[in-house]
Amino acid sequence: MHKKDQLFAAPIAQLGDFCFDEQVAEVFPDMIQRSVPGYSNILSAIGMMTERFAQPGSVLYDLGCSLGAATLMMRRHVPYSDCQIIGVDNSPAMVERCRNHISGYKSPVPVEIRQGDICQTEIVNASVVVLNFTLQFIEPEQRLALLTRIYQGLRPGGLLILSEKFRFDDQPSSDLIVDLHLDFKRANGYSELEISQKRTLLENVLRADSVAQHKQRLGSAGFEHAELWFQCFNFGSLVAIKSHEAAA
Ligand SMILES: C[S@@+](CC[C@H](N)C(=O)[O-])C[C@H]1O[C@@H](n2cnc3c(N)ncnc32)[C@H](O)[C@@H]1O
Ligand SMILES: O=C(O)C(=O)C[C@]1(C(=O)O)C=C[C@@H](O)C=C1
Repeated sequence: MHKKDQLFAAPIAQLGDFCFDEQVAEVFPDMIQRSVPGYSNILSAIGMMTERFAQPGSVLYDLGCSLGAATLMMRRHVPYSDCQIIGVDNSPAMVERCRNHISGYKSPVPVEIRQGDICQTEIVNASVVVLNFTLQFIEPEQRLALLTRIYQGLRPGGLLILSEKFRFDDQPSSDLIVDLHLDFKRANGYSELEISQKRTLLENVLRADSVAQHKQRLGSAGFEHAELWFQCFNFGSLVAIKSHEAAA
């Protein structure tokens, strides 16, 4: 059983910025499951896409790996034991727990969990790269450079899976979709206070883009193909493919 997220259940006097500290790491599996509609479906599909896109002798990256949910899914589904998986996160609390968690599962595929900034991580010889709800926490001015480095580090035929919270430009549609997400949180047992305190905490740190912005940026980064493959309310996931004809 995962520990229940009750971090924002009591009134907090000074609401600063949300961060991935020890307290968050401790309740993270429960928090993300109860906050992100479709999270489990997205993880399952990461496994399915790993099976199709992993190339022999290549590297699979999980950027912003938190506790390694996507890392473990990739490891379970990667069909070649000469592949390597690299997970990266800049939160020491997440990295420590992630390493412990992963060491509990046996597999011939080596996994390395690095503590570091994904904007500084070298991406080389990659066949699959996962950004599962991580790009939204990167400074907007740094996002294109990161995606460009991912494109350049992918082999031809390689895949990026980009899952994000989305923003919508059309106000009435946005109001409805955001409200449906709040209903999802309420149905998962979050109180109005928990919801509003977390929203304030995330205000300056989670800056969501629209689906159109994501597609445009992926194109600017070099990806020849990009499409939304999943959406539930204001959360979803895109695939971006580097063409087989692209230069290695
Ligand atoms: C919402 S969580 C990701 C969830 C995870 N990918 C999963 O599928 O369970 C975002 C993660 O990104 C990490 N992160 C944010 N900015 C980062 C950066 N610049 N470099 C590395 N990790 C970062 C946070 O520490 C956090 O663990
Ligand atoms: O928008 C919200 O309410 C969220 O809680 C989203 C979100 C995310 O998308 O990463 C924010 C922080 C936590 O990592 C879990 C979920």
